[in-house]
Amino acid sequence: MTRSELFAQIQKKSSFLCVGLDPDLTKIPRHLLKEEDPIFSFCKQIIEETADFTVAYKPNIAFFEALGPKGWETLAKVEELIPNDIFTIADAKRGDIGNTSKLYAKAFFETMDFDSITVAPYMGKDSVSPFLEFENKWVILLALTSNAGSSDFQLIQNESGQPLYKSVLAKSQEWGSPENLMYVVGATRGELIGEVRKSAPEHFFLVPGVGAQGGSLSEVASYGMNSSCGLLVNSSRGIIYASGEKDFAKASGREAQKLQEEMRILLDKYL
Ligand SMILES: O=c1ccn([C@@H]2O[C@H](COP(=O)(O)O)[C@@H](O)[C@H]2O)c(=O)[nH]1
Repeated sequence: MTRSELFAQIQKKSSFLCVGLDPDLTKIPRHLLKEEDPIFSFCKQIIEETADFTVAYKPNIAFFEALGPKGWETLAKVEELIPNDIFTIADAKRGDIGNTSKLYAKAFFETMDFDSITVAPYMGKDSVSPFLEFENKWVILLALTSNAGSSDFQLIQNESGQPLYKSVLAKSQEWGSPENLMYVVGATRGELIGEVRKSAPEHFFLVPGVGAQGGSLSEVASYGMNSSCGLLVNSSRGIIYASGEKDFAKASGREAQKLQEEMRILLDKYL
């Protein structure tokens, strides 16, 4: 999916929501455990009830690969089920020496058909570039993450006082463009989201951390929105575990709709 196609979907649905698919066998409703593939049934029903309100789905690969070979089959089935006009993100946080990254990219962009993959920047250009060589596919580079430990490295300043996350933003813009490179920026980082926006004015940000991690959607929009929206705001647990009962899918749809309605107001305000 291209950047202009993504923006067109955002405008059509008045939404910049990304629904995170983090399906955990210990958390999904009990009645699903009787099914042949409980995780698939869970994701399928969540997708059916949330698709009208979201422009992206982000399966977190850990929740599938923890189940072994069957988990990979389930992931492929879930990816195929997602409507073509909805952006797909493999949240895999990959990155290795060049020939290995090339095969990670092949796995997620060719063997499976994800639009994008999250990548760690730590190993530098030759670890990221292989992902950028695929047409109409995206790298979503970890920049300023939502977790407490993000301060351990990402905020360390160099001799000029520039924090590491800003060095990542500056250097990586030499490798990719706003047409194939996005950044992960945590919703929990408050006004630092504005600092990231100053360093990357055109790029889309994938913003996890609203809902269960307590980030504020209105704060994210006020610091992060640009003239093409430039935001995909993710909520995983807040949507998919809105109810642990038989009504779980309907409840997830209601939570997604609530966020979409807030997003409509924010798009009207800032675009
Ligand atoms: O900085 C980051 C990067 C990735 N994540 C992932 O996003 C979701 C958030 O889930 P919630 O349940 O909405 O908190 C999850 O898959 C994380 O691995 C992140 O939280 N922060």
